[in-house]
Amino acid sequence: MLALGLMSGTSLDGVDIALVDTDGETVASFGPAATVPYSAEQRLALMEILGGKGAVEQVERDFTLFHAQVVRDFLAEHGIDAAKVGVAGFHGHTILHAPAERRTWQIGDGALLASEIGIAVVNDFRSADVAAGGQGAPLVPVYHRALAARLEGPLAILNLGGVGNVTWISEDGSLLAFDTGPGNALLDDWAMAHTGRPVDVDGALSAAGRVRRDAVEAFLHHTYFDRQPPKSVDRDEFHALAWELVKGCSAEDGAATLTAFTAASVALAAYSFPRPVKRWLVTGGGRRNPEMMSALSRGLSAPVEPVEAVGWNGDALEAQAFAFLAVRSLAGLMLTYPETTGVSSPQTGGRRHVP
Ligand SMILES: Nc1ncnc2c1ncn2[C@@H]1O[C@H](COP(=O)(O)OP(=O)(O)OP(=O)(O)O)[C@@H](O)[C@H]1O
Ligand SMILES: CC(=O)N[C@H]1[C@@H]2OC[C@@H](O2)[C@@H](O)[C@@H]1O[C@H](C)C(=O)O
Repeated sequence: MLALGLMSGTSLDGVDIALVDTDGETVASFGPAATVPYSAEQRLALMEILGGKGAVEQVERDFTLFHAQVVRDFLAEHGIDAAKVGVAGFHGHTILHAPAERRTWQIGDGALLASEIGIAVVNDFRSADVAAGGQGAPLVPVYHRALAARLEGPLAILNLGGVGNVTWISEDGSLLAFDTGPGNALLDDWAMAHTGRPVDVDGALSAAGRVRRDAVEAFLHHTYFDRQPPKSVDRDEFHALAWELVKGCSAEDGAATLTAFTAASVALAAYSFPRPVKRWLVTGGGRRNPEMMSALSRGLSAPVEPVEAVGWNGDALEAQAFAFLAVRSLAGLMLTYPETTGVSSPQTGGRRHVP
């Protein structure tokens, strides 16, 4: 089936869209993919409702209509007939994630999107898992496993978006997945405050700074790092501690130290793996930051490469995953497992909306 995936990630950079041909078990082929960036106003509107506060309904409607436009433009640009697309997997945007309280909230009106684009939509991928006692995240591991089927394990696939998450895949395809800690969100917010741009582009700011090693050590005392995986976090979980630790740093030293926080938390994550990996494949925007990639390489004991090394597209991977998960949802296949979200038994998930 031809399936579209739509992802609005925690880094708040925009909507990722991708087309894949899949049966929900394997991927027959990858179609085109794109990222449509948010304007500063859209980013701000989303930031203002993080935590579930403020004008959620209005922002959700605008957000859904923006996704509809993204889909229409994408299909038009690539000459794809909507009637040929079987389903659109619509992640929405996480505005609250508190699995311990059995709450996770992704905004996005599935029924409205389906009627706007004339394609069946699957959304609300995380609720069933959280209701069953799981973390509701990460969800991409089943897609990682499908992609990695022919690669030699054990290997780790690390996604560095706003938050970091890793999928460990053994030689026989068994999984362990969890959020490692911060991805780029701390660095993005620091860069915004000090440079007016929400990204430390190519790690330039970090490259000019010095890492405060004492701060990195203190950062790793956050209680999240004591928890056994599977585990997941909300975007802003580490902000209070991080800001306390880099208080008084120059823009450059702060950026270098925040980059080191992410790399150190990934290195710590490797200690939770059942067996060491042969390689690390990095996806998500963090792989574009050379300072982040060098810090990872220094801290990890296996080679670190972007996923492009094995022919995948690290900008499209999450959107592709939600296309894949939507097809799995329609087919009644499992989306989450005890090893990926800590849920007590494998779970289906997603909610279907017909146009
Ligand atoms: N050239 C670059 N230099 C440095 N950082 C970059 C560059 N390009 C992208 N990034 C980082 O990647 C981030 C976007 O990554 P990505 O799109 O994978 O996140 P996301 O999907 O929104 O998040 P999540 O995976 O947590 O849901 C940006 O916010 C920025 O921090
Ligand atoms: C609750 C939530 O939206 N979590 C995101 C976030 O961004 C990265 C990491 O934290 C991951 O757990 C998840 O996204 C990916 C797509 C996932 O579920 O696999």
